[in-house]
Parts: sequence; structure tokens; C-alpha cells
Amino acid sequence: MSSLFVGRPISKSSYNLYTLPSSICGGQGGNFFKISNSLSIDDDRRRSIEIIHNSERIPKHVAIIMDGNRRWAKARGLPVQEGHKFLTPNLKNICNISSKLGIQVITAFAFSTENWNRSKEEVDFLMQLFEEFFEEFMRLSTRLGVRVSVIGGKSKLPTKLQEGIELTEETTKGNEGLHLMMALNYGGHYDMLQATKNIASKVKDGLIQLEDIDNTLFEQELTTNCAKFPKPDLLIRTGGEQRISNFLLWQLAYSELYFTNTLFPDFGEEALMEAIFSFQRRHRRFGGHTY
Ligand SMILES: CC(C)=CCC/C(C)=C/CC/C(C)=C/COP(=O)(O)OP(=O)(O)O
Repeated sequence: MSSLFVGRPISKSSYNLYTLPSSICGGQGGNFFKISNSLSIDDDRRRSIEIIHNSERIPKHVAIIMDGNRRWAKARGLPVQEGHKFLTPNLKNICNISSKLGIQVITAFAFSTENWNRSKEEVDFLMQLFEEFFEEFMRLSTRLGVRVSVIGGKSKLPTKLQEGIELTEETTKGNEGLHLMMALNYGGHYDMLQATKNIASKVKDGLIQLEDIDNTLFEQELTTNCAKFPKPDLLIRTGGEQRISNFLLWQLAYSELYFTNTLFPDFGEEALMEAIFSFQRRHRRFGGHTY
């Protein structure tokens, strides 16, 4: 299909998002995008950008490691907390753009099983910030249309935060738009161990046989099983480090990895679009092709 950019602009920034009427795109509110003609970009990039993004080209599930808050704050002579404060506004922005693009699941790594080793002051601040985050997403449930849930060891989180999470999960569970999974007190090791324990317990109780254990059964026990698309197509890590840091270890087996130097507080629409463009240029083979 050739590029058709006759739609209604839905975003005013360096990248202009366009929505085409469903009569033209043949689907429900399909989104099309192009980069503004006024921008100076090379032809190769323009070509990759001018891809009409149908469901094949848009990652269904994007996971994001939100890193770089401290460096952002330090570079400005600010307390670390000032960097963390971008959690809610940036995730709101990411959810908005992702919804328009047709991304269906976002998993955001907000606190790992190892992050308890940070200073008490930072951990306390983060727990308070997470409480405010859930309040805000619950308050805006109808407007955002985002279903919010949490993966990770919730029982170790402060009681007030657990209550906020429960309320938010309950309030937003009927939202049929984007599904935002917040990974809190989460670790890939934790996820695989809890799955293993559940399976072992089922074997012990005679509910399943040892021979029944396969990839499908194992994946059913992972915390991400609550999402329609449990495995990320694309992993983004902001902040310049190129490692997984105990994130979705099983689920990332065939994900495309994208590392950017952009620090999380600076990670906005333009940076997200860059990540999507990069994904669109990848050839996913899943071990099945040679060419
Ligand atoms: C946006 C926001 C307020 C997020 C909360 C701040 C926070 C704790 C971010 C860390 C996210 C995370 C688990 C990154 C993994 O890196 P790592 O630093 O745990 O691991 P590493 O030492 O391997 O880099």
C-alpha cells in the first residue's frame, strides 16, 4: 500500500501522528504516521518512517526499563528524587502515544527485587511516588482508558501501596484500551521461581504430571500471563546501559532489544517513535529463517 497521509493530525510535535478514517485504512481507527516534511532527515530514515503501520509493524507489547533518573538529576545539581518525579507524567505520555499507535501492552520496570538495596530515603520516596502514580491512573481511569496491573511480589510492598494497587487494578480492569503492567518488586528470577513453585505444588497435589510440563504450561504460571500478549516484541532501556538487569528473563527470549542513551526523564514522544522505527527495521526470525 502506498503512503497516504491525508488524515487528521493528532499530535503536534516534531513527529506528526495522523489518524485515517477507518473507511480508508480498513480497520478500526488505524493510525498512520509520517515525519513532518519540514524536518531535515535523510531519505533512508524517511522511507522507514513512512511505513504505514499496520498491526504487523507495530509491536503489540513493549517493555521498558526506565533508567537514568539519577544521572538526569545529578547533571542538573538536583536531588535524585527530582529525576524520579517523571514517572507519572512520562508514563501517561507513553500510554497516550502507545494507544494511538496501536500498542496493546506496556510493561514498565519500576522497582526490581534488588532495588531494596538502595538507600532507605530513596526507597521510601519511590514507594510514596508509586502510591501517587496509582492514585492518578485510577483517577483518570475513564479518560485514559488504560488497564493497570502489577507484576511482582506485591506482599512485600507497604500496605498503603498494596491497597492503592488493588483499588487501581479493580477500577481499571474493565478498560479495554492499553494494558499497563507495572513491574514492582519484580525480578526475572522471582518470576521463574514462583512459576516453578506453583508447578511443583500442582505436581505434588497430583493435579498435573511431570510429563505435562512444557513451555506453554510454564508460561501460564508466569506473572505476565495476565496480559493478552505476555511476551514483549520490543524491549526499550533508557539511560545508556546495555543490560537486562533481571527483567523479564523468560519472556524476552525473542524480543527485539533497543538501548538508548536518552535518560528516562527526557524520554518523550520523539524518543519513543525512534524506538518504534528501529523495531520496524528489524527482521524477526525466531530461529526459523536463514537469508
Ligand atoms: C521512573 C521511575 C521513578 C522508576 C523508579 C526508579 C527505579 C528504581 C528505576 C529502576 C528501574 C529498574 C528496575 C532498572 C534496572 O536497573 P537497576 O538499576 O535496577 O540495575 P543495574 O544496577 O543493573 O543497572
